Amino acid sequence: MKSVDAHLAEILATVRPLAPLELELERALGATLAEDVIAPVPLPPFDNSAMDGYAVRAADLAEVPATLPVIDDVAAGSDQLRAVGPGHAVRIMTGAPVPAGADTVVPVEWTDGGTVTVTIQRSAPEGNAIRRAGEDVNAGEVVLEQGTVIGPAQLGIIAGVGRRRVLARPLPRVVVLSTGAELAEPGTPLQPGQIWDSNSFALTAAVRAAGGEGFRAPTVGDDPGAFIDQLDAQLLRADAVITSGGVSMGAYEPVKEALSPLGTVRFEKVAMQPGMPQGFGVVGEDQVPIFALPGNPVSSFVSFMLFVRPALRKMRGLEAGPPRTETAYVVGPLKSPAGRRSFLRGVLDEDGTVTPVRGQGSHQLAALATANALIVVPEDVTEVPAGTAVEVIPL
Ligand SMILES: Nc1nc2c(c(=O)[nH]1)N[C@H]1C(S)=C(S)[C@@H](COP(=O)(O)OP(=O)(O)OC[C@H]3O[C@@H](n4cnc5c(N)ncnc54)[C@H](O)[C@@H]3O)O[C@H]1N2
Ligand code: MOO
Repeated sequence: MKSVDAHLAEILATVRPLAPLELELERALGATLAEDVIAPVPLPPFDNSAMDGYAVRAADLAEVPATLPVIDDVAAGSDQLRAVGPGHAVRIMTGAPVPAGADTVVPVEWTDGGTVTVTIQRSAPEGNAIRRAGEDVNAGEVVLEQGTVIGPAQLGIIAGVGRRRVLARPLPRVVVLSTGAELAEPGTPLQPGQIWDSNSFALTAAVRAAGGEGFRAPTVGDDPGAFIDQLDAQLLRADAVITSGGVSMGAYEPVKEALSPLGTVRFEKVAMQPGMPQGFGVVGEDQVPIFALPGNPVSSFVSFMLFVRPALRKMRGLEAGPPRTETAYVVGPLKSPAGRRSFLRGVLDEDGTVTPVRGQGSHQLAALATANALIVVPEDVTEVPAGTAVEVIPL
């Protein structure tokens, strides 16, 4: 059987980072910067007031209370500014440019709020409540380096330096396609022999959680022709495809039957539990990577975490490798099949212990939904006594 590590290595050697595009800001959340973003001007661009109040000369407040004539009113956005001469005050709002001559701002709370004259009760040191040009960023400074994932704050500063578009690797578009004649759409009644399709929802959500754009394609039955037709239709919008089901040894395995003859997708047994039957390769003119995951719900989910998530990181232009693990002490003994790496579902606690959930079958989705970690048991270990230190993958 192929090892987990060899399978991941093959996948990572096949998938490529997506080409960078000029993305509109509205489409850039979650994308990976492919350029350094530079501030063309200082930020703030000009000295401005940090408070609503009065711009004055500090020297005029040597003795307080002081009453000064208010010679102008400056709102944020004002551009016609009168200079503040000795003994003068200008009413000023937060964000408005500080007029020439003024060297301090007195908050309105320290005054009588007058508009013709103002009486100021407290003196203010030079520079009070003034935000200097360039205090955040200097002109020419790099505000974000390439390789940064664009989150809300990063998007904010890209807009804040005046950019409308940015060169970035987009979110991989991943189509998720469930197969199985037994699948019913959630929200519709179950007929005899049917189950509700859960994998396509879980996997589409997993794509989104991993920084991709997930699209759930209409489910197909057990007919390889119908599967290929649906796949062809979906390839137009896919940087990668995930299928679930139809890859093992049965009589009706549409994914395997349809893709094997292409010669570009390999179906193998990987030495793991769950998730042993795996298909991976490329399809279509554009050689779109396809992950043919096993249908059991826990198996497809675990396969996603081990193989698809790292592949999506690589497509996003990020460092990619096996899932990060941490050490925990297992509560209760574990069993694992010889020669296969087990990924048991567990609850990782803050006290550094991990408790296996009840229900370790690869169909036991409800049990998976209570877990927050996968407990890794190496291939050569079949029994783990309670209290042993184990590696876990936080979910
Ligand atoms: N003779 C053998 N039988 C099986 C083997 C084997 O080696 N020899 N491997 C077993 C293992 S391990 C797995 S995992 C499964 C993988 O089977 P398939 O990928 O072909 O998946 P299906 O047969 O279509 O479905 C398996 C199971 O999962 C349920 N399922 C499928 N799709 C969904 C979905 N979208 N939502 C919810 N549940 C789904 C399906 O009803 C089946 O119960 O094969 C074993 N058999
Ligand atoms: O390997 Mo299968 O994934 O046990 O259920």
